[in-house]
This record gives sequence, structure tokens and C-alpha cells, in this order.
Amino acid sequence: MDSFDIFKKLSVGAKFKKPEKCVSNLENDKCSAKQIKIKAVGDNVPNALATFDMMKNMYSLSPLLMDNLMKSGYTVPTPIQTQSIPIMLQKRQIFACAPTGSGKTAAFLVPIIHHLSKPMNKGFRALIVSPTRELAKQTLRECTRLCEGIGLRPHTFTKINKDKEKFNPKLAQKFDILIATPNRLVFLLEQEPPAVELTNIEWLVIDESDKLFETGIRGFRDQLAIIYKACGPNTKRAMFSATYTVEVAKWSKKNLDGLIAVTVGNRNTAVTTIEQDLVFVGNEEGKLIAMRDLVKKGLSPPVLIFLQSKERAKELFSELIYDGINVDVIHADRTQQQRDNTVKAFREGKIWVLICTELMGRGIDFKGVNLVVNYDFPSSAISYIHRIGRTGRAGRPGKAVTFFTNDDKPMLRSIATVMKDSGCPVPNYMLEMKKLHKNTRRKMEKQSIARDEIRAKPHRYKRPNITDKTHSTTTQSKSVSNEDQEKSAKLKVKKNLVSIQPKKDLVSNNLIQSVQQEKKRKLNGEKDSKIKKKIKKK
Ligand SMILES: Nc1ncnc2c1ncn2[C@@H]1O[C@H](COP(=O)(O)OP(=O)(O)OP(=O)(O)O)[C@@H](O)[C@H]1O
Repeated sequence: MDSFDIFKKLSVGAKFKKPEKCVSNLENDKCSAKQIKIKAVGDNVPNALATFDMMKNMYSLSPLLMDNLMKSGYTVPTPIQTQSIPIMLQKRQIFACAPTGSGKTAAFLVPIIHHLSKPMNKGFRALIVSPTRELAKQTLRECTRLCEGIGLRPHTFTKINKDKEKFNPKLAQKFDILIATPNRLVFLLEQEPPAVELTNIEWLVIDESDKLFETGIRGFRDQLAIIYKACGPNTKRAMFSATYTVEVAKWSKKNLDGLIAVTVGNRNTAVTTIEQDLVFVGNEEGKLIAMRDLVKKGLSPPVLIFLQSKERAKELFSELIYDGINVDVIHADRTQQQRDNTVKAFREGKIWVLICTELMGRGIDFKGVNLVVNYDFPSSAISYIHRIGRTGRAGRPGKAVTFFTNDDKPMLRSIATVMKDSGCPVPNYMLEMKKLHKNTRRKMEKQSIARDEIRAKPHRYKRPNITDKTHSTTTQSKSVSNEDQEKSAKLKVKKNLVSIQPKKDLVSNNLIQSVQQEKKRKLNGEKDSKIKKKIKKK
């Protein structure tokens, strides 16, 4: 059996055309080695193509687009790309489900760029809807990279104050692809006259489709209905997500003519390259101790820590900032500019540990995140899959640690099941726990658990008085002199910096430089005033 036959065998349900030339080439070998399982259901499913060259030959992809793919380091299509690109190149509507970090963004961008082919001055001809502004900006970056030299002009709205938004429809003539959040788009569509024109949209992509189909008070679903209505009747639609929900599947089947549903791997499982741990921490105090324990044992930045609310994210930030960790926090209360700066600094390796909320749970592609910590237990298995999917992307290894307390036990079974399905060992008792009724589970998913404030107990960990000049991050007794406190603080900072020393091959030079700068700064005793300022700002 040659490599292509293996690839074919592993790709259950999809139709393949055996390539003439590339049976034994490296690209097909790579595909088969990854043990791909692709399922494509629909009438006349186009053949999955194992190389970009095959796509180029069969669909005349432009040499510029091919160059841009190579420049991005995309030498072999990922499994979702092998199947969804040909489907969209044949102008078929698609509902696609593929694991986190598996290259879904390029899977829809490549065919769209091919179809639009060149600028037309007709206004927006493709629309990509993303649930968050951070994800929209990231998609814009990838789109701009893939459009280089082709002349197509992608755009996302950047104005921060909605009242001041003066998006002139005439300006839209200069752009071809719009990437937007539903909130902003609906706001513009509801102006009198509408401030954005979507009648020329040929392709509409709903990224993170299951998120955008969630119901709520003026939920995404209502906004999507307004967006659909504003697009022309001949718009082709494509739905992409890492997780599958029956609602979206049903909706797509009913509303998308000639639909092809594509699933890569098993539905709603985590990526197998992520090592997953569940840690019982007893209570809130135990979480902080466990977190500090992780730091002590040595963290390999970049690290993402998820909390259930912005209030809790701020609280944890106020604790960890004293531990000499290069940490920052991102949540919806921060200004757009602050959020952008934080994301940029984390991407550049200037921040090692980023505390965040669900806002960063979906779609965000930070290169080489080594560890995801679920400080607060995720509210659903779907949320768990997306959160931990920020690591272990594009075939890289990653690690996820999830803390749980007695309060989290009702939801433990569903997370343990995800872990087991992705090949991680889990104690049997977790899998044997009582299964929640669907309605109870849904209710619980919508409510956040009321948790105690994140704050170290005074007898165990004395929070330093931030008005003191020489605060320490260690437990202090009243009798300890200022001099001793200062020494101890410096030692602690030094120890922490050593314990979270990053691995050279995994992080940028920037990161290493900032480790050294930080070390110097901390040891020079400049820490207090900066920390105070930082906390005030957040
Ligand atoms: N063909 C390819 N070869 C190598 N790397 C790729 C390829 N396609 C995409 N990537 C890279 O894989 C990473 C993940 O891609 P992307 O963000 O599109 O994943 P995703 O499937 O949308 O994930 P999520 O479900 O979390 O949104 C990115 O860093 C991207 O640059």
C-alpha cells in the first residue's frame, strides 16, 4: 500500500483522486503520517487534494497566491484544507468542523482569494464574521499576507467609539474583503441610511459558527439574521468551527443548498498533541497555592491563564504581579488600545504570562503557547476544547492544566470525557460520575459559579503593603526588619525569574532579552512604583 492509499484509507467518507505524480512524494507521506480522518457528506463531493500543487493544477490557483502560501510556510495543506479548499473552489456551500489550530483560516481564505481574483472597485465582495475583534484582526493579518501582490484589499473596522463611527459607504469601494464582528456590523447596517453596503457579497464565512449561533439577549444569532438579510441572494455561505453543535448542523442542512458537511477527526475532542492534567485544589486558596506551585516548578512561557470573569482576572493579576512574573491581563473592561497592545506584547514575547477571560478562548493563534492553565474550571466541554486549543497548534506539542474544586464536580464528567477521548489518562471515578440531564447541564453552562475572591490568606501569604517602599512577596512576620524584607523580596524575585526561565529554542530573542531586563530591573529595586502604576491601570 503506498502513502496515498494510506491517506485515502484514513480519510473515511471523502472521495480522493489519486495524484498522478506525487504518490511517493514527501507531501503525501506527511499527510498520511498524521493519520487524518476526514468525513465529507453531501452530493458529488469534490475530491480532496493532498498538495497545493494539485489544487493549482486542477483549479488554476494564481502563482501569486501559491507564492504567498509558500512564504507563509504552508508547504502541505492541513487535512481540513485538503477537503474544504476544493469544495469552496467549486463554489459549493460548506459546514466544516476541524480541530483547534488545524488551519481553518487559510481553508476559507484561499478559495475566497481565488474567486475574487482581483480588485474590482465594487465594494465588499466577501465577508468574514468573527465573534471577537481580536480574532477579526488576526484573520485580517492572515488575509493581508495571502493577498500580497494580488491587489485584493481586506478591511476591518477600527474605530473605537461607536457614536463617532462614520464609515462612509463610498470608502468601501476601496476594499474587497470585510472582516467584522457581528456587533459592529449590525450597528452600521442599522444606521439610516445603512453605513455599510453588503449587496455585492459573493462569499459569507461564519468563523466559530457554533459561537455565533448561541442564543441570548440580542444574541449573535439575531445579529446573523440581520447580516444574512443584508447580503445579496446569491451569496455563498461557509460555516467553520472547531466544535460541533446540533443546532448549527441542522440550520446549515436546512438553509444551505447543495451543502457539504466536512468533519476532520472525531467531533468535539481536544487535539491529541496536548498533554492534559486535572488538578484537585480543594478551594480558592488551594488554586493560588497550586498556581504558585506551578511557577515554582518552572513555567515555560508563553503561558495563558483562563478565568471565568474579568473581575477574577483582575484579582489574579493583582496577586501574580507580586510574584516577579512578567504577567499582564486582558479582558473586556480594558480599552481597545490596551487590548491591542497586550496582544501585541504577548505575541512579541514581551509578556510571558497572560491572564485572560473567555474573550481569548476562541480562534486566537499565539505562536508556541506552551501551557494553558484553566484557573477557573470551564463552563462547558466546548469551552474547554477551545481554551486548551490555544496550545498544541499546527501539530506542535502543548500542555493544559485544569484546576477544580468541589464546586466544579457537577461538570467534571464532561471534561474528563473530552480528555479520555483525546487519549489522556483520567481516573475512572470521574467517568463514572452521574451524567447531568441535558437541561440541567445547559442551565449550568450559562451560569458562572459564585467563587470566593482570589486573595492569599494573611497567615499564609502576607500581601505586601503597596505603599511600603520595600514590599516583599514572601510571608513576613512583623518583627522582620525592612532590610531583611528587601533582601527576601529580591531573593524571591530572583528565584521566580530563574524558575520561569524560558526555553531558548521556543521563545524569541525578545523574550530572553526581556527576562534579563526584568531581572535587572527587579534586582535594582524599581519594582514597587511600576507595580503600583500597573495595578492602578488595570
Ligand atoms: N498548511 C499549513 N501548513 C503549516 N501551517 C499552517 C498551515 N495552515 C495553517 N497553518 C498555521 O497553523 C496555525 C493554526 O491555524 P488557524 O489559526 O487557521 O487554526 P484554526 O483551525 O482556525 O484554529 P481555531 O479552531 O483555534 O480557530 C496558524 O499558525 C497557521 O499559520
